[in-house]
Amino acid sequence: MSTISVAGRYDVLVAPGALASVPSAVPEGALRVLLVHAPPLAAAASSVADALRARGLAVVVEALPDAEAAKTLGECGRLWSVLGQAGFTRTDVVVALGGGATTDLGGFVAAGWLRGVPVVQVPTTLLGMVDAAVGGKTGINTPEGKNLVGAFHEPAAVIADLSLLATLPHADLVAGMAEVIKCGFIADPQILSLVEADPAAALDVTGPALAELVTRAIEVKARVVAADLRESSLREILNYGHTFAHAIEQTSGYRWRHGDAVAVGMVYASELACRARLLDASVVERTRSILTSVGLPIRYDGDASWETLLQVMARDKKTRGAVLRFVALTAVGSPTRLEGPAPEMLRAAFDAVTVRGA
Ligand SMILES: NC(=O)c1ccc[n+]([C@@H]2O[C@H](COP(=O)([O-])OP(=O)(O)OC[C@H]3O[C@@H](n4cnc5c(N)ncnc54)[C@H](O)[C@@H]3O)[C@@H](O)[C@H]2O)c1
Ligand SMILES: O=C(O)C(=O)C[C@@H](O)[C@H](O)[C@H](O)COP(=O)(O)O
Ligand SMILES: [Zn+2]
Repeated sequence: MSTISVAGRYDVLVAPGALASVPSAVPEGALRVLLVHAPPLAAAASSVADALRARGLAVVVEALPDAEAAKTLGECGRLWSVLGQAGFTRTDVVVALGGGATTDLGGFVAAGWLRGVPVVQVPTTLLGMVDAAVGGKTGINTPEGKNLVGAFHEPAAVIADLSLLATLPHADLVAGMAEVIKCGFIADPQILSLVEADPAAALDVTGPALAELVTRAIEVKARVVAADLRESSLREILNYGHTFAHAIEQTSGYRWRHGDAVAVGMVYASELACRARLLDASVVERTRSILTSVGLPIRYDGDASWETLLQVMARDKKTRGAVLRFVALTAVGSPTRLEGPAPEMLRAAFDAVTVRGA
């Protein structure tokens, strides 16, 4: 079990069985709780709701559409109506139980209601535990792109129950490992060593290696968001690999998992940094090798043209005016920014990550 404090503002509890701590994480003064959950978490939601009711809270339980289908303006509007009908006040609370899509949507609903009510994040995927539920980025997608509407709204608490990973489909577990490995490349090389030493152990949801990786990745994220909640500069490093990744996801109609797209996005970013003479080719090869070792993709084999992907990348939040900006590495654990790379360089890195070029 570990508890990671985010600058003393809230705690992230990581432990098998941590779900039992949800009622005590609901801030004092609450009378009502909206519990939103991903479809596979219905049974867990029901037992959390019972425990909250046993504490005297009135609980409204709402199942969400699955995965990215939850991150829509329509779903936000529906839930804001639920809150209005049930008379939720500023001391009442939203609890989000599910993967990153659920915690992003639940957090945004809480951020918008009465201009901000507390949210308790209860991530149930690896990706949600190590990344999405921590740090206060919340949001939804619009037809023009991923996470284009959102708010910074820190949780009151994050409760990560490792035993919930037992039912997570293997492909979703692997996708979550992309964000763990991202933390290794940007800040904690020991994460890379742990994965490389035994990739199968890293993916064993009952083993000590995964528990250590979860804690280490959360520690990286906690350090960064404690220093720069609103992404004025340092926080951008958590976006490593995401410029290309978000373009892949959106142009595929979200058929690509976020973590899979981030894996290919990190290969793209490393190829770009190598061409810009920032990064040694050995780190590009290490990127491909560690991602492959856990079953993550390293190639883009989708249908979108380079021109379309480039257009979507221009709407990335790191873009300033017409200047595309990427998080790039100069070495493992040493992130920097690559601003306005030449069009030929952008294209050459794309060729290197396509089935044709890789
Ligand atoms: N806010 C942030 O800082 C941040 C960080 C990283 C990712 N994200 C967002 O998170 C999302 C991706 O999150 P994700 O990978 O968790 O995907 P997800 O939320 O879509 O969950 C993946 C699948 O696993 C299912 N699931 C969840 N928990 C389960 C469990 N315990 N057992 C069985 N099935 C379970 C879900 O229903 C879904 O089908 C993306 O929208 C991404 O943009 C946000
Ligand atoms: O917390 C952050 O900051 C991140 O960038 C973490 C990313 O893993 C995450 O996918 C995030 O939602 C991307 O943010 P966005 O601002 O590019 O939408
Ligand atoms: Zn991400």
